[in-house]
Amino acid sequence: MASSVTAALTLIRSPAMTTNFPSILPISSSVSLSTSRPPSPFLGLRVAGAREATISDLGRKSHGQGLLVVASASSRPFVLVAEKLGEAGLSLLRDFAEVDCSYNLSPEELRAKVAQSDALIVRSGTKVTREVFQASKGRLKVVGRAGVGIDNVDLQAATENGCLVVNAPTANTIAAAEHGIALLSGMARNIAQADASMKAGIGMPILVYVYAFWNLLAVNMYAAGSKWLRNKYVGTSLVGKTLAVLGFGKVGSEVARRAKGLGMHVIAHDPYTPAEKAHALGVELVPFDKAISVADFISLHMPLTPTTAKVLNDETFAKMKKGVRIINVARGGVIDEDALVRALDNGTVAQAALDVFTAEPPPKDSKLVLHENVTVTPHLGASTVEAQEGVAVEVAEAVIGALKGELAATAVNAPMVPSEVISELAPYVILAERLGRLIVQLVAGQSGIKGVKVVYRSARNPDDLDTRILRAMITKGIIEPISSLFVNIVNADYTAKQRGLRISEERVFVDSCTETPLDSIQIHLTNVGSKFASALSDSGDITLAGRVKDGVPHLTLVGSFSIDVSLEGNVILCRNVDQPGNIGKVGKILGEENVNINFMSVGRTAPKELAIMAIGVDEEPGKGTLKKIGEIQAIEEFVFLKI
Ligand SMILES: NC(=O)c1ccc[n+]([C@@H]2O[C@H](COP(=O)([O-])OP(=O)(O)OC[C@H]3O[C@@H](n4cnc5c(N)ncnc54)[C@H](O)[C@@H]3O)[C@@H](O)[C@H]2O)c1
Ligand SMILES: O=C(O)[C@H](O)COP(=O)(O)O
Repeated sequence: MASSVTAALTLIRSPAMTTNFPSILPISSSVSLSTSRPPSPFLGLRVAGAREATISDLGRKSHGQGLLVVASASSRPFVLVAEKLGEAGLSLLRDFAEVDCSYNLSPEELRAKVAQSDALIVRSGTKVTREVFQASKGRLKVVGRAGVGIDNVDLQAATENGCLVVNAPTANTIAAAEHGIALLSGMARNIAQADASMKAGIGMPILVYVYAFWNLLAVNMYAAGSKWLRNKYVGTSLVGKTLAVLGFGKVGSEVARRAKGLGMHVIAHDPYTPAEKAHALGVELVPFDKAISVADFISLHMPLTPTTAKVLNDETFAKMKKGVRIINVARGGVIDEDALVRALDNGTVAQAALDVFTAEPPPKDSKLVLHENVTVTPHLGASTVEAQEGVAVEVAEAVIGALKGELAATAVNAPMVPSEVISELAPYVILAERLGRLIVQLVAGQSGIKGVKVVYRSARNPDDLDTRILRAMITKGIIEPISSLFVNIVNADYTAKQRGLRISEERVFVDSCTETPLDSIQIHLTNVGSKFASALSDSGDITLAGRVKDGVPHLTLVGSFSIDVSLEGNVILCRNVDQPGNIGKVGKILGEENVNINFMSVGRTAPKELAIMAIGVDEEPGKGTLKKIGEIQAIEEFVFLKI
């Protein structure tokens, strides 16, 4: 259903802004947000008559200051395309701007060119570093990534330099899924190895030469090459085999759909996706350990996050069926590559087919790449003609839109918030995102996240409290840590809907001070399991609440336990028997690893009964340190949560 809202926007001039290209926006403009065309990369956010705006920093993946700019009628902007881009996208760009396609630039050449460019378009092969933004001296207004991952763009530097970053998150999904299936089938039938052996045995140049002039000898050489290895390359069938898809998002679900068509039994692990989405495709969602231990094939489709980094490692390979086969078209970092080599050498893993690597390109002497049971491709998942045309159009539209002053739904570092609203809500906006980030890390089990209920406690009249920004930030906090998506104010509701996340809001009047907009925000994840059972409230929901104290967000409720810990760093939650000495023991373990405690709070049911200890820490404790905390006798469960 179409919806439209209007809000006032106060625009601030950024020091990074140059005046050679767009001119300056008026201080107050009318912004209208229409969601009537959801699949479009632009959801219709336009700044009427606008010339320049500052985008506020609203969270971790949105790194702060960014600019909205508008092309002046007289000058055509300059767009540098640094990696090959589909013709359809180039054509759109050329209609609007001067386009310079310069590929394989050295870092120095790139730095020289961006100083003359209003926009830069790249794929994953160009490192857009802080030095690049600095070299542009504020001229660069938008970086377009023709694809999903923005690992190669320094987002923090982009934001600090007032540069918007947009990507193309959907157009290469099918290509990646097809590549996954190609690798799976090719690996099962040893296509790459067999092909290489035939060519190596014959010696192609000789064959061509001799074949042309001496046909009979060529045939003899062919046989004598003895690389007609019909016995060596006996494959394995796919039908009836179990494929475990790890990460049931856009690509993973398309891989599952195709594997079902090949007659495979498909299971999946994804703690955050609604179970119904998997069931609709006839796929069962299972716990991680089950997925990896029963699978004949494991295909990886999760984003690279702190939780998924090296998720396949010595420990997890040891749990797999002997002879399992691994496919990775996600990100190299989700596999511990040294551990994979060991698992291949000891036969735990029969074969692997990899499109992505921890370092790209991988070192020339990489044992993994050279392993005879490994098939590799140079990050080709998105490389089909169709996908490249698709991402080219998607990114070109977003870049042109940004240069015109529109905010793309695919903006990666730019949730835009009216500044008079943000000035009052700023700490609550941070609280909302942090509560979202914390609560999603508590999820476990197979049901996935479906319902999110947000309760705002406020003394204000409901008309005086616009919760759209808070809702968007909660959505951002929940979705970004677990997906390849970036959420901004424009796409938040749409993104939540796409992921099957239903967000309901409730306002509760509290008789407190109307000076502050909110007394507290409480978030419930309904019908979902938790890896920290104490986070489940009496209603069975994972529940967290927080409030702002002296401008600083605090976590004040976990499940049914009242606590109070400032949300300025990471948090360790422990449930323990309430007895003397626990705080000291945990503090000592953290101190030994030089992890600084910035806040500590205990919430308990009754003296000497169960308690929750919440510890705010500045650094991230190592695995060994967390293990030692878990081994303290009085501690019944604990969890480490990253802000
Ligand atoms: N090789 C290529 O050329 C290519 C092309 C496109 C995408 N990709 C990569 O593929 C990956 C998936 O992309 P997508 O578009 O499907 O992303 P997506 O965000 O749509 O899906 C990712 C899924 O992983 C799930 N997930 C998150 N943490 C998890 C965990 N710990 N365990 C299990 N599941 C978890 C999420 O809930 C989500 O459903 C990304 O890393 C992306 O960069 C690679
Ligand atoms: O993140 C992506 O979109 C894929 O990994 C593809 O990257 P590429 O555009 O460099 O092929």
